[in-house]
Amino acid sequence: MVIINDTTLRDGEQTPGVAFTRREKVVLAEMLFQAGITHLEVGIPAMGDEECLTIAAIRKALPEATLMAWCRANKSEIKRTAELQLDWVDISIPSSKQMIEHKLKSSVDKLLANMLDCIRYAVSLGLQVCIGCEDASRAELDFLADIGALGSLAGAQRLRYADTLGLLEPFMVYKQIKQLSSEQPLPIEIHCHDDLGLATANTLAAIKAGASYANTTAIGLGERAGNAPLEEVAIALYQCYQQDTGINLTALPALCQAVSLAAGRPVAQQKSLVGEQVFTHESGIHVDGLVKDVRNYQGVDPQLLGRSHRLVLGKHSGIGAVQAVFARIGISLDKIQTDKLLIAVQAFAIDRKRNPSDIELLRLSDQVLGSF
Ligand SMILES: CC(=O)SCCNC(=O)CCNC(=O)[C@H](O)C(C)(C)COP(=O)(O)OP(=O)(O)OC[C@H]1O[C@@H](n2cnc3c(N)ncnc32)[C@H](O)[C@@H]1OP(=O)(O)O
Ligand SMILES: O=C(O)CCC(=O)C(=O)O
Repeated sequence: MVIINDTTLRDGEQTPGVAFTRREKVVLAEMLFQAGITHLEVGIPAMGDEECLTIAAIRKALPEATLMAWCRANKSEIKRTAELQLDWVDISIPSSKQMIEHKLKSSVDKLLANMLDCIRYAVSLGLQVCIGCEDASRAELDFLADIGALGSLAGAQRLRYADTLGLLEPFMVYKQIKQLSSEQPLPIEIHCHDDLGLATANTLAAIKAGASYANTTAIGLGERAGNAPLEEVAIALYQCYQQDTGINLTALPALCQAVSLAAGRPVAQQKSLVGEQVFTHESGIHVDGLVKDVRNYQGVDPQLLGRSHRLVLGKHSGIGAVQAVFARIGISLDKIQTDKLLIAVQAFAIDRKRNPSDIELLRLSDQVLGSF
């Protein structure tokens, strides 16, 4: 079973302009945990005292959760993580030539020596270690395998493969993760960014290839285009691969709403699974099909998320939709009445560029058919 290690509270908060308060982070951590997401990356001790107090508050609120902090390959940051009584530290090391030479301005030998030193130190403090291979998608695979093999000997227990810049597509991810799984001993955690809109697909491909942990963020918050959205990965794993992640899927809409509010990032109406409109149907042929048998036009069952289908009337409505929607608000229509109201609701939608509400439908029926 794949374990979701959600990073809404770390990479999610790296969304430009997003700054959760301590209280928001604790409440969101509690909501994530209650939804069954028990592995959480909660912050970056290097950010300072306020971040550490927040991490400590999360630890106190969730003694049962498996909590991770993100650290550079830096002993004082690792020490702080241990003092905060977290379970895991992600020791991040740039793994591409580009970043080793032009960001860290280090040599491979120095990088590896420091990494091993930091891993041993973290283990000596009682931490479990995930090696965060930043920019893994631009690294040599042999080098990543060396990192995994050496890191494992030093006591690391997981290797994070980060597509830091969101460069990959699913077939390449599958190939890379399959090969990396066979060439080094550590379980792999996949961390995908959505720059090409492929983060969920890439996460699934990695899991298919053998990754046993996946990073997500609610509503896909995170650097630039964000990370793989928690709700998409959880539902896709359930629906496409029949994998139970232990997540209570019906808790996801409220969780996403809470994250959206705290982040100040509204969820787009058409955001898959949790957008307000994604189970709303206007087109005549779809509504007719749904009314006859919901399976005609249902890909994802909205009940999975505790949601339901909604039928509305507009420019694209047909006779069946008009009859079904008016029946729902207690008005049964004959053929002539239906034809008249169809013209009226189409004109309303074109004029106002929206669907009429139930009250407006009642008014329209009064205007077109006269009061009952
Ligand atoms: C891909 C990712 O998402 S990685 C996570 C990124 N997240 C963040 O940056 C958010 C939090 N960051 C911060 O609060 C700050 O950047 C801090 C506290 C971590 C560091 O702040 P500062 O000390 O002011 O350093 P600054 O941010 O300017 O530069 C980063 C330094 O870390 C170094 N660094 C970067 N990655 C690593 C690493 N994995 N291991 C060790 N050092 C690293 C850089 O080379 C640079 O060092 P230099 O100044 O000697 O060249
Ligand atoms: O270093 C890591 O653990 C991965 C960091 C990250 O968020 C990324 O590379 O996108």
